[in-house]
Parts: sequence; C-alpha cells; structure tokens
Amino acid sequence: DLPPVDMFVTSADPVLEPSILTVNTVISLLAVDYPADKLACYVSDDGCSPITYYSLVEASKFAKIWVPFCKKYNIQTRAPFRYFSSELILTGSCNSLEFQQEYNKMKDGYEELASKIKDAVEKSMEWDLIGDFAVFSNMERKNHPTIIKVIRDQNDAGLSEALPHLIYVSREKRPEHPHRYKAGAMNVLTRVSGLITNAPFMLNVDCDMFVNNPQIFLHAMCLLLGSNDERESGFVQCPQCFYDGLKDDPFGNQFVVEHKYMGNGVAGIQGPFYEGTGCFHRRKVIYGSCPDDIGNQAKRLTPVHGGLSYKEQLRIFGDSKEFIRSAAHALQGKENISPKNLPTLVEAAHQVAGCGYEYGTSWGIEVGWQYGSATEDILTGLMIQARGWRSVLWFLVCSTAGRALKFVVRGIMLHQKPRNILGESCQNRRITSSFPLCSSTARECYNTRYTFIVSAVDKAKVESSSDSINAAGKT
Ligand SMILES: O=c1ccn([C@@H]2O[C@H](COP(=O)(O)OP(=O)(O)O[C@H]3O[C@H](CO)[C@@H](O)[C@H](O)[C@H]3O)[C@@H](O)[C@H]2O)c(=O)[nH]1
Ligand SMILES: [Mn+2]
Repeated sequence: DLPPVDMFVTSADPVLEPSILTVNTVISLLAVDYPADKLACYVSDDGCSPITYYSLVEASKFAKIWVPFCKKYNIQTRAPFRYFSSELILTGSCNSLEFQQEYNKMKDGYEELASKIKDAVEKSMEWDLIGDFAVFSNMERKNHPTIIKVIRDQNDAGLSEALPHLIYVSREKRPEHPHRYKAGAMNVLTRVSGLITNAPFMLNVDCDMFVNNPQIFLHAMCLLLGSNDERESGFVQCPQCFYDGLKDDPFGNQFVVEHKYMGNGVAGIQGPFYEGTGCFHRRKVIYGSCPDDIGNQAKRLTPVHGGLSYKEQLRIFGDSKEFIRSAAHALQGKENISPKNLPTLVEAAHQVAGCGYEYGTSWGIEVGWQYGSATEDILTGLMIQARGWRSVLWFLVCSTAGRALKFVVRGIMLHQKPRNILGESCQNRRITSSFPLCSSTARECYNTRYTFIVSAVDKAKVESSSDSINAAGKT
C-alpha cells in the first residue's frame, strides 16, 4: 500500500515565470504513475495573480483528458508542451487509429489551453474580476490577505477520472512583515497541506521544472521505504537537468561536475546536499524529528522529541490547535490524505498561512525551511543531516542489473547562468560559518563535505584539462 505524497509547486512571478510553464509543471505532476487518491498538489503563488489561478483552473480541466491518455498509452513525457514539441513516433500500442484520434484530441486540447492562457495574459489589463475571481480584485501583490482555493477536490471525482487534489495558495503578504522568499512559501505550504492532507512525504518542484520520468514517485518510495533503517533516507534528491542544451555543454549547465564528481562523492559523506527542487522529504523530518534510534542524544539536536507538553508544541509550531493535532499525527508517522471536511480545513489553513503566524515560533529556525540565506535548501539540508539523517542521490542509480536509470526532473534553461561549483560552495560555506542559526554540528558536517568538494573539483579540473589536451592532440 503506497503512502500519500503532498506535492508543492512554488511560483512567484507570472511574467518571469509564465503561467504556461507553471501549468505544464503541475500537469506533469498530476499525471505521474501513482494512485491519484494518494496525491495532492499545492501551488504557491507569491505573485498573487488571477492569471496563475485561472491557468490552473483551465489546466485542471485539460488534465481530465490528458492524465488518462498518458496512463493508457504509457506516455513518458507528461508535460504536454514537451510531448507535443517532438515528432510523433508511431510504434507499439501507439500505432493504431484509435491512438491517432486520441492524440489529435489531446493536441487540440492542449492548444486550446495554451491559447486561453495567452489570451488571459494579453488581456490582463482589462481582466474582469468577478465570480470565482472576485477575491483577486484590488489585490496588491505585496499587500494582501491569504487566498486559498480548492481547484479540484479528489472526493468529488468519479473513479474513472481520478485526479489528485489541486489547491491554489497565495499566502498573506504585508509590507511590514518579511516574507522570506521561497523558504517562507515552503513553510506555508507545509502547514496548509499539514491541515488538509498531511501526507507523510512531500515533494517540491520549482514552477519551471517538470517530471520527465512518470515512475519517479515509485522509485522514490523504494528509496524511502526500502531500507530497514529509515535514517538511511532522510530525503531523496533528484538532480536537475536541462533540455535543449548546447552540444558538449560548454557552460556546464548540466552540472556534470556537481553530479558526477561531487554528487557521487558526497553521497559517501552522509549523502547529497538538499538542492531545493526535485527533492522528496519526510514530513516528520521537516518538523524537526531525529532518527528513532538516536535516543537521548536527540534532545541536544532538536526541540522536537516525544513527550512535548502542549505548551511546548504551541511555542514550536504556533498557535493553531488544528495544526498541533496534525503535526502530532505526522510526527508519529501516521498517514492522512482524505480530508473529511475540506471547507472547514481550508478555513483553518488561512490562519497558518498568515504572515504573523510564525512570530515567536520555531519555524525557519529549528523546524521547517531555514531562513537567513538565499539558499534555504543548503541550510535546511545541513540541519537535517546534523540531526543524524542520511540522504540519497537519485542519479544514475544502478539497479541490481547494473543498468543506469534516467534523470528525473528537467528544467528550462531560461534564467540559468553558467555556474561555478567551487564558487557556489564557497558562498555556502560563508553562509554556514557566519550564520547564527546554523548549529555547530551542521557546520562541522559542512566542513567535512566542503573539503571533499575542493578535492573533487581539483580532480575534475585535472581530468578536463587532460581531456582538452587529448582532444587538442587529435585535431
Ligand atoms: O519569493 C519567492 C521567490 C522564489 N520563489 C520560488 O522559488 C523557486 C526557486 O527560485 P528561483 O528564483 O527560480 O531560484 P533558482 O536559483 O532557479 O533555484 C534554485 O536554487 C534555489 C535556492 O537555492 C532552490 O530552492 C531551487 O529549488 C533551485 O532550483 C521558484 O519556483 C520560485 O517561484 C517563491 O516561491 N517565492
Ligand atoms: Mn529557477
């Protein structure tokens, strides 16, 4: 019996991150090979944009035909814009008249979706905010109350059109309150989903990424559940990779050094870094728990351990009785996915998405995604590893037959600059050594790994210079 998974898509700007990309990300997640009644997709919109909301409503309609099509014909690329960008190859079950008719229907459906979104974007100045969209009228992006909208409630769906829950969340923003960028958005999604579906596992995907392997959730569950000791897999990180790159990747956009040298090496020192997008987390780990067998040591590493008083729970997790109850459930590793009374839960979710909710609590400091750095992922990952968890890199993982499996999440190379691993690591090191919230154990953990990276990068440099010498010799 597969466990529930809550999926988080973060978006912040409908112009820099066009809605058509965000809906492709969401559609690829709704269509994964996993029981739909075990999945819920939460989309965070820091742009507070009616266009993003509208695009998701329309995408959810398209998903009703797209998801069954993908599953029936075992389509591998489930982000429609990528699927339709390559030529149709008619083989196997796809070589029938029936398939071709359905394919054409899907193509028309996707084109209609794309043109509706395009029209909405172009007409955005005279957007008529009535009915379902009325909540967006007079909203300022940086000054507005929380908006939560259930686009699709799994409980309403007939079996034949089983699709995951789809929930839109634009957290409260006020100019006088820091919003903490992605880390703040992730903490809100964690609490909102905790109240509504409370799945024991959570996946985050940036809004410009898509799942390119529909089996990834099954793979992740093998890694998360497959060992007798769950401390072996505190989280499972899939590396990013980019399509349509330049030949031979001259700017290093495919992160070959990071993954081949650093990734595989650091995997031997407690596992890979947490890199943000494409990572499966355990909810209870994000809530601050240590591995079970760590015993009394846990009290030194985290405020979250068995036997917390109610008062302590309120101090750590904030003043929502409903959330405290759901967090206790999650910390005991219990499952939950079928929300009983969605409207009441959504009501409670408004409180935990408020911008004043975290004051005086441990969010961003000892639990949840860590604040204080632009790279919240590194700090959050170190905190988890400092508490004794290992992590798993899901990259070229060898099956028992020794075959290499494929990457998982691909991104669009829109705003990515060429990166320098060592430079980035130095930046991370500076952040961890000066960052007051980073525990000394996390710092030690980082230093060991940093030393490794420096030597790995040196090795990669030597190899690549000898490669170019070889290449030069041949030409
Ligand atoms: O106020 C904000 C700012 C950003 N985001 C979202 O956060 C994600 C990442 O932000 P982006 O500006 O795209 O940063 P990148 O450098 O591309 O992201 C990489 O680096 C981040 C920080 O290290 C990781 O969290 C990401 O997963 C990883 O892809 C995107 O989905 C954004 O929409 C928000 O939700 N709210
Ligand atoms: Mn990005």
